[in-house]
Amino acid sequence: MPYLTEPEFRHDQPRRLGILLINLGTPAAPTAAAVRPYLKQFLSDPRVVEIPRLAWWFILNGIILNTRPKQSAAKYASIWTRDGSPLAIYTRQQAKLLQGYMGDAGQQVMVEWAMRYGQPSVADKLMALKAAGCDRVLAVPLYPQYAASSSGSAMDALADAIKALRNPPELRIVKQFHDSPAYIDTLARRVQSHWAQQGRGDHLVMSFHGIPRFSLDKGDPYHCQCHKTARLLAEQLGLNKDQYTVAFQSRFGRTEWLKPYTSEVLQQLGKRKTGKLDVICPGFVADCLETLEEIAIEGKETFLTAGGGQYRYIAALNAEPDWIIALARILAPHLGGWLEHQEDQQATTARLSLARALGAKH
Ligand SMILES: C=CC1=C(C)c2cc3[nH]c(cc4nc(cc5[nH]c(cc1n2)c(C)c5CCC(=O)O)C(CCC(=O)O)=C4C)c(C)c3C=C
Ligand SMILES: [Fe+2]
Ligand SMILES: [Fe+2]
Repeated sequence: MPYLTEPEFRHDQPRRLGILLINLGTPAAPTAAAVRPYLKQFLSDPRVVEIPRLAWWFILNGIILNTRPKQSAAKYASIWTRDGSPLAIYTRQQAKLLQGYMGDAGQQVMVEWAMRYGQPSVADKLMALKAAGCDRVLAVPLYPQYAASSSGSAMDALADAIKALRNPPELRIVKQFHDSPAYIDTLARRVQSHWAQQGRGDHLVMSFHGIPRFSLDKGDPYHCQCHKTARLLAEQLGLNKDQYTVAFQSRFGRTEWLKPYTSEVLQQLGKRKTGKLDVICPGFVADCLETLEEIAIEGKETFLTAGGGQYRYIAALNAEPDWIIALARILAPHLGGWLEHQEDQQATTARLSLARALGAKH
């Protein structure tokens, strides 16, 4: 592989620490023309679709890319905002707020964001961090639960970006935070404040993005991690097993995916005449197509049509300040030893304020 022309670390430049938030990616516009290349890149990733390459090439290019872009674009259009795709907006805001939260230490730390598919790419942002003098980078795939198809694929993108550099920064990756107390606390506070405003619901559905069932059989920890997040959240909320249901959404293709399927659970709860139903998606830290369209819009219709009472989707953590503080607490343990690099006086002050910021309690 040819080496890219890369900016070199300069002696007159302060050494900084980079934090790179990575999310999945989203099309540039809610049109079939923009959705097509996005889906092509996404669905060509062997981490995402694990069937023999040649057969898949024909299915993808012959069928899927001729039908799905138009259908998906219509769904994207229903959630698109004046500022663009919600997933990109929230991810950008999260990076900006985390940078702001660093305060004085911000001069030593640079927070950036990237997308696994589409723009801005992981390779471009890793290069930007290097150009800014970051000789250490902590990468954070923004998926609480590790799945090979999401976090594993973000790791691939980082590895590819490193592969193209002659002198890359040191790299650490936050693999998962599904059971981090900071994460669980923030989710629990979100449900409690929803209850405080709208009254306690009769049942809580925790809906996670699905993956093919065979991934679980092959050892993917995702399913177990989703159940652990759900159990910890339920414990924190004081819910017993009859008061909540874990379900999996966004099934793709004809193979079996993790069960129970969210749509079937919502239908059953509707048929059972559930009064107030709360729905949360603890596998997404930012609202996106899968939460806003599939859960908040389609899910509501499924539940109400089946006979349910009130349907209340609880928004993702998005760019709320308490989530940004929780994120800093999640990252802090991964920086061990790294802040010691800086030797001059100014850097020491920065290190102290960074440590204080990262260790802050809310
Ligand atoms: C939460 C983590 C995610 C996992 C695990 C995941 C696995 C996975 N996804 C697909 C197929 C699609 N997913 C799509 C959208 C989408 N997926 C995630 C997250 C995970 N996916 C997010 C955050 C989003 C939303 C993106 C946005 O722009 O808002 C889509 C695209 C939309 C569509 O056409 O339906 C597809 C396709 C597979 C096959 C898979 C695991 C094998
Ligand atoms: Fe997905
Ligand atoms: Fe979906």
